[in-house]
Amino acid sequence: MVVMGVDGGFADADSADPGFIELDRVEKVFDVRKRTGFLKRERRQVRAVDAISFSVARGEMVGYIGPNGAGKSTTIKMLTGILTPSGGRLRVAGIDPSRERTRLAQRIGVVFGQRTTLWWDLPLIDSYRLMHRMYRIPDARYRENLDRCVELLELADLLDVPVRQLSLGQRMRGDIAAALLHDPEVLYLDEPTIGLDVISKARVRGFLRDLNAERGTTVLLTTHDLQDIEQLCSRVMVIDHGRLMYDGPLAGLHEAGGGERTLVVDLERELPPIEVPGARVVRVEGPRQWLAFPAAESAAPLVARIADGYPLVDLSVREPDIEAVIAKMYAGSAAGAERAAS
Ligand SMILES: Nc1ncnc2c1ncn2[C@@H]1O[C@H](COP(=O)(O)OP(=O)(O)OP(=O)(O)O)[C@@H](O)[C@H]1O
Repeated sequence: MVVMGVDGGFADADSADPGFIELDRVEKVFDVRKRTGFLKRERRQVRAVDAISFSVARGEMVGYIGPNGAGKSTTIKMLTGILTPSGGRLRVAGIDPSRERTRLAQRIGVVFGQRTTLWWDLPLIDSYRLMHRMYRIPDARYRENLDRCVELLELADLLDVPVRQLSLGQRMRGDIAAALLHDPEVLYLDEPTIGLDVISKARVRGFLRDLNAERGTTVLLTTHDLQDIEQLCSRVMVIDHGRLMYDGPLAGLHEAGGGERTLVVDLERELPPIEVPGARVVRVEGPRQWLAFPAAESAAPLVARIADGYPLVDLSVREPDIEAVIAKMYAGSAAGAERAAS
């Protein structure tokens, strides 16, 4: 398995509860039948999740990212017990999700950004009342959680509005509250900010950050919006073609993706491109020059060399654009998969 991981794919070894979510070589293979002609069907297997192992400690907030069709939703569905793995071992809070789905449901919350768990034609508060009964939430706990969510997610004016009349951002806040009424220890979020405007995104992110900090809720976040990850998660896992490509801090992605950083140098005057070992000039504009150097290397020796030989006025270091790094990583893995297939 290609894991460009930083810490071997396992979370915080010092934590008291390192394996709150634990996957050991988990696989999911789908049998797909495709019509290939009149009365002719071809059977094919899709390996949506391919021997994935990782461990999430209680209270961690982890991003789970990858391109379309990478296997993210399939993983989440196995973690909730909706799908049964084809192989490997999976536990959430010590529970095998597909065997004890109902027991696990009491301990997890799920938000799918593209679908709602709320009753479309009913006022928002009625969905919550139904969940109160369905999850058999003790009255005092329900009231406390509802009050807290209504306050922090600013739902007070929306409780009597039918769900179908809510805007996307309002509905998303309503869905997040619904997932939290029974006090879950784990929250799976699948695209929680999709389609939201900047203000709604900030509100949802702020709420999730506080929830994690104050209640210690473990959060697994799937998103295509890298700002969600940058603002919320100290750890990120990248999946592609069902395989775990990276597991570690967000900052480490730069190195794993083979990225480069940029040194922006202001000289006293316009000069020919700087010649210095370990970096190359990629752009020149008047007295300003941009030099690319490997992301994994320190900028200090490079700066010293430039300061030695050139009339330096100012400089700054720019991190690689995380989206570009990830795009490069996906492209690399797609090329690898094509080579393996040929
Ligand atoms: N029920 C199913 N039957 C057959 N194939 C499936 C099924 N569910 C998913 N797949 C296939 O498994 C692979 C992984 O899909 P999955 O939905 O997990 O990806 P994803 O990373 O969540 O993608 P997206 O970002 O587009 O939601 C895809 O090739 C998909 O077509």
